[in-house]
Amino acid sequence: MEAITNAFKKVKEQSPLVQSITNYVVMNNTANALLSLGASPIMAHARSEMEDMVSIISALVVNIGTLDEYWVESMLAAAKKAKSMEKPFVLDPVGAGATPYRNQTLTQLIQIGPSIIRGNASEIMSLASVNIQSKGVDSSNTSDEALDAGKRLSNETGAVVCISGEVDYVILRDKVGKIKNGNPMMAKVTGMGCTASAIVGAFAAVEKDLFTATMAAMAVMGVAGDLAAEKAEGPGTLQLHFYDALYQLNPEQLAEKAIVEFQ
Ligand SMILES: Nc1ncnc2c1ncn2[C@@H]1O[C@H](COP(=O)(O)OP(=O)(O)OP(=O)(O)O)[C@@H](O)[C@H]1O
Ligand SMILES: Cc1ncsc1CCO
Ligand SMILES: [Mg+2]
Repeated sequence: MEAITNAFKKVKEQSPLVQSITNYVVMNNTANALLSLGASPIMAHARSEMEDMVSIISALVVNIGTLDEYWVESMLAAAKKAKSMEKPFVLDPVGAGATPYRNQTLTQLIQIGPSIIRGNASEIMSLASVNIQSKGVDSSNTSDEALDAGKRLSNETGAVVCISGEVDYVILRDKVGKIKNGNPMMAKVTGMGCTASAIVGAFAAVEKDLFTATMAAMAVMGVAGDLAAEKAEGPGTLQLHFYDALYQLNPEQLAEKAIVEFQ
């Protein structure tokens, strides 16, 4: 828990610049969440500026939610540059398994070597080649069902794998952490998962131990979700209260409220 709160303090102190190549649906939510956390967002996807942009950021988050051929070129270029500069590269495999184009793109991105992969259970199962019935961007599986797939994916890629859902799992090879915070209403706000991936990027920017960084990011997400749900009347106000909770959260409150276990 001390490692988690230390990582949280470092995000606040350093305010890392996080680049997201993300989808049209969530750009605004994601940028606001990073600001509320105390990090600094930049959304950028022009092919001509990818190498220059990656040179000045502290972490890259690639989210394939509304991918197209032009964007994919930029995603691949940015990911390669981040790897060459040893900067954290977080992959959010939105809609993995929904179409062959998404799967081909994800294969290319995974070959470059993401540092962290954060997805919902169905997405992680699809990446680990479990034959699932994909329902687009929403999960049709539980995190528990995806745990073995997550371990396999981490072993195959060397990446930290995070499976989000009712329970969040963070996996690095055989090491498994579990976060039990959060509220079911979070799945009724579009892009909460994309926000989680961006926050993972902010933590990876300041914390070299990427397992700890991912645990801390998901604990912050979950605790902010819990606090927001206490005040919300539905998904609309949940989203607003979520930003406020992120903004107001302090390390002591995080330590008190986070429900973290190791398997
Ligand atoms: N039933 C639940 N109980 C508690 N927390 C939840 C629940 N469902 C989702 N969450 C939390 O919501 C956040 C987003 O996770 P989710 O698995 O819904 O992502 P996602 O499916 O990728 O979302 P999106 O594609 O809309 O961005 C995580 O922090 C997760 O812990
Ligand atoms: C709804 C939706 N469609 C493509 S990306 C996205 C945001 C949640 O993943
Ligand atoms: Mg998602």
